[in-house]
Parts: sequence; structure tokens; C-alpha cells
Amino acid sequence: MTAPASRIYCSVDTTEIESARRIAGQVAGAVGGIKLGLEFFIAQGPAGVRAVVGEDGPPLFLDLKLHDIPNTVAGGVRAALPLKPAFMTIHSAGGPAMMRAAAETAATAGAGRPKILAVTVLTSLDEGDLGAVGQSVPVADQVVRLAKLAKASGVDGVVCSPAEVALVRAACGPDFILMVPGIRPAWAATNDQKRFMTPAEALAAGADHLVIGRPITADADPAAAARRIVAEIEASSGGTA
Ligand SMILES: O=c1ccn([C@@H]2O[C@H](COP(=O)(O)O)[C@@H](O)[C@H]2O)c(=O)[nH]1
Repeated sequence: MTAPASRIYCSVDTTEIESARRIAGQVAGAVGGIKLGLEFFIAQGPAGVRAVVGEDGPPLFLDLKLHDIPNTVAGGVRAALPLKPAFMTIHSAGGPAMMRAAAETAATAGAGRPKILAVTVLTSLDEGDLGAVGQSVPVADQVVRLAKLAKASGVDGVVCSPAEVALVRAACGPDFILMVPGIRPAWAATNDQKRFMTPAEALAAGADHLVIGRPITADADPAAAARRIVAEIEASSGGTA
């Protein structure tokens, strides 16, 4: 079984390069990679990303959640290829042609291509929120529906909450990548996350990777928080995680 630390992407949500570099340095070795998303990318762009992860830095999860017409999303993926992200995100709600365009564009980068992950239903949403946007279905049904569509559209995996991991795994098979935010240790604030579980619960359900931000980055000692999470995972799995 892969070491738990290597399965954690620390979400560094800040507008500041120095703060991002500091956190990335603090958690190095205690997590497997760094996730940079909209907040950082809008403020600092590709040069900021390079300043944080560099050429030989930790694996990069570039979480830009692209959602546009196929040609525009393909262009966004193409423009990101020089950053060599391990993972990139698009929204599954963009539809099959958009997802296929993203996957085909990523494939042009060859063996080191980014894996394309399709966001299903954001972990900050519950059934009431889905109803408000006209999707009056159980959240789990919608997540599984979008995950199957994503798989059929050629992407590498999805972003889903821990609550749907087992269902998506059963529907999409062992090789489909499940990147899972909405992770909250029992001692952490839930913030704006509505569908969440502990790190150990998410891994036991079948998650491949965990996305963890504020429980680590808002802690006075991010490295200690990351190590505490890894220790809790190891303890819960009896050392087999
Ligand atoms: O459904 C989703 C998709 C992406 N995210 C991102 O993950 C992190 C979570 O950060 P926390 O501080 O651990 O809540 C954040 O960057 C989101 O943009 C998500 O939470 N849910």
C-alpha cells in the first residue's frame, strides 16, 4: 500500500508567493504534492506557480476547474502544459465534448502528460444546493452519473467527496482516479465543506488521493498538522495504509 503522506495533496490557497513557498516548504516530506488553485493562479499566474513548485519541486495539482466551450478548455489545458502539472481539473458539467477535448489535448504531452480530473459535484454543496440550481436528484446519484460520463469521455478520473467514493469506485473501476477533497480530521473546523469525512475514512472508502487545505495551512504549525493527519491514518489502518 502506498505511504499515506504521498497520497495527500496540500491545498495552498493564498494570493502570496512567499506565503505559498513557506507552506510548501513546511509540509515538504509530510505530503505528496501541492495543489494550487484559482486564488493563487489568478493572483500570480504561471510564473507564480513556477516560483512555488519549480522544475524539481513536488508534484503539482493545478486545480483551475476549467469550464467553457471545448475549444477554449482545450486551449487552457494546452497553455498549462509547460507547467508540467501531474493533475489538472475541468468541470464534468461542461459535457462530453469538452471533457474529450481536454483529455485529447493533455495526451499531446506524451508520457509526462497531466492527468485530467473532472469535478463532479462540489463538496461545498448539498442536496438543497443542487435543487436550487435545478438538479433535484440525490447528490450521490448526480456524482455517479457525472463520473460515468467523465469516464466515457476519456478523462483519467474525477474529483468527488468522500461520501461518494465507494459508489464511484464501484461504477468506474479500480483504475479510475478518485481525487478527494472535503477532508476533515475530527479536530479541524469544517468551514464551508458540507460533504466531508476524516482522512482515514476517505482512504478506507477507496480514495486514491486526498486534498487537504485549511486543516494543515491554517494550523499554527502546518508541518505538525500534516504529520498528525498521517499518524492518524496509519493508526486507523493498523500500519497497512
Ligand atoms: O469539490 C471540490 C473541489 C475542489 N475543492 C478544493 O479543495 C480544496 C479544499 O480545501 P480545504 O481548505 O481543505 O477545504 C480547496 O482548494 C478547494 O478549491 C473542494 O474543496 N471541493
